[in-house]
Amino acid sequence: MFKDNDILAFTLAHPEGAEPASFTTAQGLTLDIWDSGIFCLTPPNPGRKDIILSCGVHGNETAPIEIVRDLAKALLSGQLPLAHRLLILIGNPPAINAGKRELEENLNRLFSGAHAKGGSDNGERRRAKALEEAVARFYNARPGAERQDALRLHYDLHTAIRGSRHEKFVVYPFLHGKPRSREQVMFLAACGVDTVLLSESPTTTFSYFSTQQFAAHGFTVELGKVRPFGENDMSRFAAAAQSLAALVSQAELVLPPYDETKLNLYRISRVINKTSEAFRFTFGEDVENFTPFPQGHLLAQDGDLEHRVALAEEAVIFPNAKVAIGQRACLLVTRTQLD
Ligand SMILES: O=C(O)CCC(=O)N[C@@H](CCC(=O)O)C(=O)O
Ligand SMILES: [Zn+2]
Repeated sequence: MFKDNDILAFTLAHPEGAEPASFTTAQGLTLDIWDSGIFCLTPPNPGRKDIILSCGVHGNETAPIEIVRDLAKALLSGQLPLAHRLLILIGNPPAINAGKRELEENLNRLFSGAHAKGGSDNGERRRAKALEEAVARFYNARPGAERQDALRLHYDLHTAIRGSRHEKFVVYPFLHGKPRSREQVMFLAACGVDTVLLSESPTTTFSYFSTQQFAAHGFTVELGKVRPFGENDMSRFAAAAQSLAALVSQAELVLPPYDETKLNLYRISRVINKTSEAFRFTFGEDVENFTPFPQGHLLAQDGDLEHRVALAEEAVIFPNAKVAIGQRACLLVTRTQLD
């Protein structure tokens, strides 16, 4: 295998193309390296879950990368058993090496084929295609009959640029009317996530791709705030790390019954896109995610276009005036219940 079972060090040493290779551990776990940062782990008798854990889709979101690295170390060293097939994806290795969110384009806006539309070819576009292919290869690897019974999961782990009134939250992609999974919400609660944003429209994010194309339970999981390597307080991620370890190592998890009183549920009421270089928010960089504003409040100015709160109250998520023109600059959310 490789030094210290460290998939991150290996990935960052081979950021753009690793030779496919296969190893088997003393415990009989097979590790297949499909490409740089793409690791498929298969136990001798896989359970019913096909689990994808992705991290580093944004290169400066380091805490999830460390969580996944440590989980892989525990599995490959035999310290933790693996009960299910597991695909680990370290999203954007060149951006991680550069300590940047992205090099040329936001990788998390290039899925569901967006990598092939408009724009010129670049590393992020090639990577989105490679990640899509890895997801398809992983989920389609089970034989037909078995495939129907498999439970497909994809947790795309991130950290947010701004502070947040709810530190840990998920974006639950649009399911086109299919019911949301209360069991999944309770698993996420075990990870320390008490806040769920229900998306109500298609997007080009990684979690929407797996949800839409492969009927996976997929989520963008925001675990805290962006910090450089070495500056994360890993105690803040302990519940998430432990719950993910339990998920991959136990045949079935015992979760508490669904309890909405312990959750903050929001629906995404509006997506604000940046249409010009004149785009400005009316509030400062210290305004946290989930800060609410009253009806009529002017949130942003985009040239002649004004963005005001339309509902009685809406809160801002991921406000970022520095995104490229045409990209999402902010989400607005409002309280809701699970449908
Ligand atoms: O803090 C921010 O501004 C961005 C944090 C982040 O990377 N969030 C994801 C959310 C993806 C989704 O909507 O499912 C992103 O913007 O890609
Ligand atoms: Zn991110």
